[in-house]
Amino acid sequence: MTGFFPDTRLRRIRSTGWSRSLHRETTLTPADLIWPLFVTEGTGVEEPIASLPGVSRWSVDLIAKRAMEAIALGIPCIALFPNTQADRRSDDGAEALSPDNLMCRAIRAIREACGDQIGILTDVALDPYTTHGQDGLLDDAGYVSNDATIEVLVEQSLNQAAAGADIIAPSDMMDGRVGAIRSALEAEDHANVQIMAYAAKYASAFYGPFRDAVGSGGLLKGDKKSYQMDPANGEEALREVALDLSEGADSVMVKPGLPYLDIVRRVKDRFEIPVFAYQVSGEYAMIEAAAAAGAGDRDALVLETLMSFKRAGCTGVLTYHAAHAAKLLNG
Ligand SMILES: NCC(=O)CCC(=O)O
Ligand SMILES: [Mg+2]
Repeated sequence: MTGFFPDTRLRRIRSTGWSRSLHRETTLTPADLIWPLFVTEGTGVEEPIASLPGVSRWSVDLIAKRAMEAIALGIPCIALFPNTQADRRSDDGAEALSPDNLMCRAIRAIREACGDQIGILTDVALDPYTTHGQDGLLDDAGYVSNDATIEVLVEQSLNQAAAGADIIAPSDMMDGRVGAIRSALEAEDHANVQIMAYAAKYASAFYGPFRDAVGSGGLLKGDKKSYQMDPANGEEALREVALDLSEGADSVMVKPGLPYLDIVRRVKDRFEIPVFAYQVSGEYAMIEAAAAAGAGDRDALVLETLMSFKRAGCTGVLTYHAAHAAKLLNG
């Protein structure tokens, strides 16, 4: 309990910089960040993404350089997303299972350049590989088939683990995929490969620029509401997390980030496990647009937003601002 004014003046501890430092409840460091990176074909290629100002797709050789940059900045983990060439996309997303796909080549190049100095998190879902832009296989009625999709996701996970992925991150929201992937990893000698489950991934309007980045935006027909969660639901997120943990998830993710910090807090309080949030592409674009319009100072907006994730209970944050934020934090 606090006392009463004037004996208690909360402004006393705010009155100087050193005192504010001393009383700060939450810290934000580069070690809290995971940097999502987009991979594309070619050599020496950097392709800026118009809807994500300041973010580019990189060819495999340059992705390894980004990973080295992350290490130098103190960022412990990167997340990879491929922009699969149009002629390698198909209805069944079979390119996801090729040991020489863009994702696997990027994993190997980073491993070769960086050894185990950085964690490589890989996205498991079919949307960067399908001609219809959905995360799984469609049945005859156009419904994303749960159990048939899981079989492919298991193979996709094993393919990434064999290439050297450290954290498998299923983003598809099929029921039961975490358990199936965990069993397969155990059986195939990948006992130390982690699973970060996109446990509470919402059917959000904030994913637009990401779909441009992986080239699925123009392909997607309809929406993803039959597998991603309804933004109105919180209790259901707790059930999703409970299931993924029971199936062997090492950590869970809430996505998007800022509009769902209440979910982060509820998950953290209920389960006391590592919780990550994904500050998604539309959130990034919103901050950039606000700063460009003069509505706020870019650096301050970035750091305040990321601190709020930590305060809400996040273990770490996936953010396209990771490198910039780390530079600011490193002074
Ligand atoms: N599976 C990864 C994503 O869907 C990312 C979404 C975004 O950044 O908008
Ligand atoms: Mg689930």
